[in-house]
Amino acid sequence: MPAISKTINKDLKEERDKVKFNIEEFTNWFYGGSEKVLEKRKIENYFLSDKSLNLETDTSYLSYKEKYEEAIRRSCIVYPKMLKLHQELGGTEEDFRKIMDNLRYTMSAIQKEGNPFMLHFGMFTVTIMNLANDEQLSEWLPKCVNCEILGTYAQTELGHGTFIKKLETTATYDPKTKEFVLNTPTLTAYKWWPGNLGHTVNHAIVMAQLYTKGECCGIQPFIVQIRDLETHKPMPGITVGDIGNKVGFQTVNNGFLAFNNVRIPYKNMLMKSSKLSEDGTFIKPKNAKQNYGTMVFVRVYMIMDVVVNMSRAATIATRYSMVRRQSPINPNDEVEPKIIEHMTQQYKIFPAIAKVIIYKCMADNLRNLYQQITLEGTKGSFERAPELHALSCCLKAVCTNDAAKTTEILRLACGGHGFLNSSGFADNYKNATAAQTYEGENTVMLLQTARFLIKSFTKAKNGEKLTEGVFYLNDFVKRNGKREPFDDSIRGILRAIQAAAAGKISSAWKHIEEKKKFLTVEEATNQTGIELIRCAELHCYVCLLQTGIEEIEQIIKNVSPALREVFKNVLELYAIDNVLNMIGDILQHVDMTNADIDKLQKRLEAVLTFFRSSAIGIVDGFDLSDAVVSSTLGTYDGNVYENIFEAAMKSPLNQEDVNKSFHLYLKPFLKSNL
Ligand SMILES: CC/C=C\C/C=C\C/C=C\C/C=C\C/C=C\C/C=C\CCC(=O)SCCNC(=O)CCNC(=O)[C@H](O)C(C)(C)COP(=O)(O)OP(=O)(O)OC[C@H]1O[C@@H](n2cnc3c(N)ncnc32)[C@H](O)[C@@H]1OP(=O)(O)O
Ligand SMILES: Cc1cc2nc3c(=O)[nH]c(=O)nc-3n(C[C@H](O)[C@H](O)[C@H](O)COP(=O)(O)OP(=O)(O)OC[C@H]3O[C@@H](n4cnc5c(N)ncnc54)[C@H](O)[C@@H]3O)c2cc1C
Repeated sequence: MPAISKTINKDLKEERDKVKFNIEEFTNWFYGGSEKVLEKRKIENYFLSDKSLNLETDTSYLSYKEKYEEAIRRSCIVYPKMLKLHQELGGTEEDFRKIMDNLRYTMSAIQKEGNPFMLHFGMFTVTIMNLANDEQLSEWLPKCVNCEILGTYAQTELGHGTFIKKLETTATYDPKTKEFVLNTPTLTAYKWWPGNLGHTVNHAIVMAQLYTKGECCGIQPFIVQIRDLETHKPMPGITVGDIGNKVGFQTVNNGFLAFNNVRIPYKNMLMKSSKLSEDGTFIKPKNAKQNYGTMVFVRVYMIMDVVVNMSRAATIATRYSMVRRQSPINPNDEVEPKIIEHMTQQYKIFPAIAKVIIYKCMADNLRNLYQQITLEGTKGSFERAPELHALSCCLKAVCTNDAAKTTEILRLACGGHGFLNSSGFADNYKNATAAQTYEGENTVMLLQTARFLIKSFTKAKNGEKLTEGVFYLNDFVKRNGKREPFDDSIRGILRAIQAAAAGKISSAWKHIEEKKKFLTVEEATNQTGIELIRCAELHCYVCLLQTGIEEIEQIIKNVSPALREVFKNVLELYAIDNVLNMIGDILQHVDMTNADIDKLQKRLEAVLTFFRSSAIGIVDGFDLSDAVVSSTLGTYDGNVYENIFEAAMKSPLNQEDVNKSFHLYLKPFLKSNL
């Protein structure tokens, strides 16, 4: 075995010495101030320093069952610590959020293949907070917050996930006993997919069709106990289990659930939104979409998860590319260059770094918007709910699609070693790709946004008032569809993308109108689906760039000159990479010449060169500990080859010289060929 030295790799040190800005200043911005950075480090250390977590164990070699058991063991260390910390911090909702925000990073070190308790706070508790009336809140919230019970969110069924109006589970009100009777009438009505459901939780929010007085009143949320609190056996009438191996998320324990005349008390239907009187009279809510609130919440928070996911992948690829040397650029060069010297390598990695920063700006903004609009809802005003729904849908889709695509690009940037499980890309990719489907399949999400855009365009044409995020449609209508001249300033690039988005929305609108002459509006919309998806994506790019510009204009007023340059270049790279990637859409609606495109290409090359000396500072500034990065290729010290070697030594096959399969199969086979 070679001697393994663990000093900082000299190539990486050299890169760090070239960084011109203060990395800690960047970190302070990234986490919202120096106090928050200290708090983050303290919280992370509080969890990760716990030796009983055994984070050194490479869980990827465990069996499916062992992985689950280890994940539960770890969660049963993390959650009591979390509850203790929550009390120590002050026990408020804000303190809870603080811990959750930091755990988002920390958990990627502890539960690489998914958290078997994630649905408890992420959806079960959130649904109770959003949809329980005061009495129900005081009964259930303390039990949730103290983890006296564990719950999940059981909505999707074997036959339906997207079109929730057609879910088949029934909850029939029996006014004589003041109970609901839950049933699973068909195989396709089995709840299928809910996380943590298989063998972990003992309660679930069950979304079921409410029947009362012989009528169906649509999907409503019910709290159902599914396992005995003492024995953990399924409650009478309940069938529950694990749905089996998946592409990823192996330790999330996604499950199935069926009901056979399961009776639950009247008080277990969550009644903040829809209500049922004890005699069985249904009272419709002011806003029928309130019951979908938990999904909106999760979609909003998922953008933060994308930031965590992409910052990990970008950190790994950047550090590796500054340590790995290969392929001289001039054939006679004696020393091989760091692979980051190859321009195409910079193009794989640096736009990903810029995106982390822009998505972070967007995630923070979206969360603020969610809080404002939720507050308005509690006061009975739902005017801005469609705007939030439309924005969260397209961002969920575009950002999770991009996280999956970017992780794959960054894995490829690490060549053969990127394909090692120990590189960390596989877990990143599997988590990113799961997010493309859960919480609303991405095509479906884009079509929801497109629906809002088409309605907004009709309003713009009729001179009606628009919501702020789509004001750019007014400009397009005022221009009467005339092509926008191209201006290559950053705001000019934004106007070009707005023109492309508005132009695409206008075409889709026109095509729906044409098709409506022969088809129903729904059929016409379906036939225009491909264009509609692009409308939603382009609109999302508008929102991201606009937010990036507005945020960075503010940031640069408050940071040192060196960091100001970094942010300006982040915006330059993000904007130029974006516009070059959608040149086809731009050319349809903007007067852009070949010379303009050549100029943009040159600016792309120039800004990549700027990034060459800043990239390591930025990824170090993401402040991800080695445990969170969890990669042989991405450790802070850059000792890539030593890490790869050590990880290989952990392979179970390397624990013995000769494996028994030699005696059982190989030897007889070889002998038979003599
Ligand atoms: C104490 C705790 C405090 C803090 C906790 C802190 C941190 C927690 C951290 C983070 C959470 C992060 C992670 C959570 C953990 C786990 C997540 C893991 C797994 C995910 C689980 C799931 O997947 S759950 C299941 C999700 N399912 C879906 O998403 C289904 C997708 N389908 C739909 O959403 C809808 O059916 C639909 C939108 C596709 C269609 O719905 P419907 O048929 O009813 O609508 P129509 O098409 O007829 O449209 C009618 C109009 O309503 C509008 N609409 C639709 N939805 C909404 C909405 N949500 N809000 C507002 N408006 C909506 C629609 O646009 C139509 O409008 P029109 O005006 O055009 O008619
Ligand atoms: C890892 C993971 C975790 C999950 N966790 C949970 C959970 O905790 N709780 C829970 O209740 N559910 C959960 N789910 C289920 C998840 O929310 C659904 O699978 C998801 O919403 C997609 O629905 P579907 O499976 O019905 O897909 P489908 O709708 O069947 O999608 C199949 C295809 O049909 C297309 N399609 C469907 N409808 C339309 C349309 N209107 N227009 C155009 N194309 C359409 C889609 O684009 C897709 O290409 C989870 C799923 C996964 C993968």
